[in-house]
Amino acid sequence: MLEVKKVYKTYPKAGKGFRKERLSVLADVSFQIHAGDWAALVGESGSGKSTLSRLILGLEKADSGSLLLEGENPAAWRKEKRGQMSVVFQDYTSSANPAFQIKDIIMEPLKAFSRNHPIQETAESLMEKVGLSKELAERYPHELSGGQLQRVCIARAISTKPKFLVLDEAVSSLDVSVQAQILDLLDTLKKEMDMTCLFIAHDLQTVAYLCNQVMFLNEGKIVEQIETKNLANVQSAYAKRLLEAVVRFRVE
Ligand SMILES: Nc1ncnc2c1ncn2[C@@H]1O[C@H](COP(=O)(O)OP(=O)(O)OP(=O)(O)O)[C@@H](O)[C@H]1O
Repeated sequence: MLEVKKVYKTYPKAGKGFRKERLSVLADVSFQIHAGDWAALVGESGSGKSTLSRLILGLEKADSGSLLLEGENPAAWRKEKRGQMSVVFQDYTSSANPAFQIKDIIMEPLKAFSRNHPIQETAESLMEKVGLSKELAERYPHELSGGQLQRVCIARAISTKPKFLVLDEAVSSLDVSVQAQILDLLDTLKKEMDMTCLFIAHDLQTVAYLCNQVMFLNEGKIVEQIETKNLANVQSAYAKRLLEAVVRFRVE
């Protein structure tokens, strides 16, 4: 489904000067995600996760290397297969237009793509799918809790029945108990819908629950890629450190 090969990405370093230096953010990043996989990309803040997700979403270009979605560059793939890729971001507040009612936020992508696809789903059926009461349909974003609003963003993301879903720190800013509820919802959707997913997070614990493989990104490099069932056998010092943090947390 997704093949990332030898990707490098730099940004100009801040500051003045004639010969501006560049900051290396991704260096020689390669991995594959197969159709049906739920793959986790785990790394600390600043490791390059969001940069990589922008490249995968086709919002930015790599300096070198290739990113292919079903053999095509991501921007072309998205254009051709409108609605087949969806993303849920960490910041649910700015992801939802404050002037729109919840039902309109959820239906935004379907309306945008309705020239090609007749609309069969309704806001209410999507709300039901993500565990939201239909009484919230005519409310505005500021009238919902963080967990409810992230459910709205998930309903919007799945409305077009995407083939490829990117969850970019999608539960990171929620309370732990709400995180657990959203992970349960994603688990249900995973079983019901035929989707490939890239779940980006800084926290191994949240993604390991849902994903069948984990990639560890450290300082712009994938230091290890392993099936979740083999997590106990990670080899790299970085992955061991993240894993130990989870194990310690469970024991304490
Ligand atoms: N547009 C940009 N211009 C310059 N530098 C950038 C740009 N985007 C990201 N960076 C830098 O690239 C590095 C990686 O940032 P990125 O946001 O990809 O990391 P991250 O792993 O997603 O971190 P976080 O979890 O904190 O969001 C950081 O040092 C950041 O300052």
